[in-house]
Amino acid sequence: MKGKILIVDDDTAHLSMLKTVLKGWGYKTNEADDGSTAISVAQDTVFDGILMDVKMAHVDGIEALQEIKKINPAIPIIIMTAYSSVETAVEAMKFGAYDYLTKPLNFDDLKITLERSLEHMALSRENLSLKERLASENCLSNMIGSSPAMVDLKKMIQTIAPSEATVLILGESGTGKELIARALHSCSMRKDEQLVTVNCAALSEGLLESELFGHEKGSFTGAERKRDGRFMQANKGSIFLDEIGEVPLTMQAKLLRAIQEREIQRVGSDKVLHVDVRIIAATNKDLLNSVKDGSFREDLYYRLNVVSLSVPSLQERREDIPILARFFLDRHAAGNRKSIRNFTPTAMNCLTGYGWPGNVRELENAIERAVVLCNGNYISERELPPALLQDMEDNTKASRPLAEMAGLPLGEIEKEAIIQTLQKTDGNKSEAAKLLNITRTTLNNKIRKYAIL
Ligand SMILES: Nc1ncnc2c1ncn2[C@@H]1O[C@H](COP(=O)(O)OP(=O)(O)OP(=O)(O)O)[C@@H](O)[C@H]1O
Repeated sequence: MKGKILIVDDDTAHLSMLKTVLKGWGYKTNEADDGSTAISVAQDTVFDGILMDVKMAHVDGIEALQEIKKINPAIPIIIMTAYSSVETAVEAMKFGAYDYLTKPLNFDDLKITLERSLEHMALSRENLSLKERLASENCLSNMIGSSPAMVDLKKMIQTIAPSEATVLILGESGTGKELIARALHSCSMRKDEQLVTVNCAALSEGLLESELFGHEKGSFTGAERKRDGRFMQANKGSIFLDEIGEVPLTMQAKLLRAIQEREIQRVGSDKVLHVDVRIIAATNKDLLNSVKDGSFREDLYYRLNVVSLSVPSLQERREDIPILARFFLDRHAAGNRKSIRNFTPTAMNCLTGYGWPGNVRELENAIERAVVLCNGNYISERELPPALLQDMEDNTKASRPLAEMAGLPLGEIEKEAIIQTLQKTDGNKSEAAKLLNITRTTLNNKIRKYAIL
């Protein structure tokens, strides 16, 4: 099927002739014998194009064209007009007709014009979807990472951002949770409104309530005038509740009401205010554990956890270290007006070999420092924080040379890797598991299997 065309003509013989011709060319058709029928059919059915007579008894073609364009501005409408009334055709073009054909119709012209109009429509659609894709890619453009975990995360952000769902972002400190909250907001329908951020850990219990919900004048010492809270400031936009796991229990009930009912009350006021906000929260805590030990309300946890996004630690996506490093090098070199080209291979080895317990934030800080210290064209290991260099030296010292390992059974190599990693972490299994990119349970199983320790 080439496309679905609505034919509008009050001359029934002409209408049925056009229907036969178009069907013969592979089009699907619907018919209307006056302008008002055409408008109501176009309201209910999606067409790829419309072929419309101008002179009709009730609502004429020009009027119908204007109404249909209001319903679907992109639809190509081809006007059919008598040779004697070309001015009408010009008028139709002014109102957005795609083209006009004079009657009696020349079928070759009709065929070509129809095909061209449909191609035009397909191109506009493609253009629109490209624009939409570009816009959503743009809002993710400062989120660097091409590891499978980051690719999945970005896809998930694109999928859930346009919804109104509450999102809970989970991940270690410095993994980019705030960056993700920003991407969620800027890929959403609310992007033109504000994204208001609240760091729930930074405020005392008393201050947090007034910060979130606002206060009335005189409601507490120091409240000299009435003030809107962050929820009200975020009205129509989004609110990002960072470190949600730190909200004290007494505040959690009020927060639950705000999230569940979108209702808030200023401190010192009985008036219930309604807010329209998208909620994004983040934590580096294991909230389920907090639920179990009674420090976090279960109902609030489930309200927040409508969609959750787990952000991998940098250790879990080591392959992203070189591009992140390059990205931060460019950013900070530009900021410091330096023309540093790259890292020396040893410096890059240091970067990729380090554990980055502080995740992307630690990496960015290390590179910013190196940029400031660097006087040449390349950042060397000397400009990197001493911990990285120490780490590399320890590794080199402790390591059994690769040549010695060649030819050993894989199990032996694995055992050696575990022993060396445990030495490096002073026997700390959680840290060793992280470095080895396995879970603590898997590490324990392997320790038992190889009778290590
Ligand atoms: N994928 C990434 N691409 C580029 N920059 C990143 C990425 N992830 C994190 N960053 C940068 O690292 C720094 C820390 O990120 P962010 O503040 O979002 O982390 P966080 O998880 O919210 O940390 P915390 O839990 O401590 O609040 C920021 O400067 C951020 O721009």
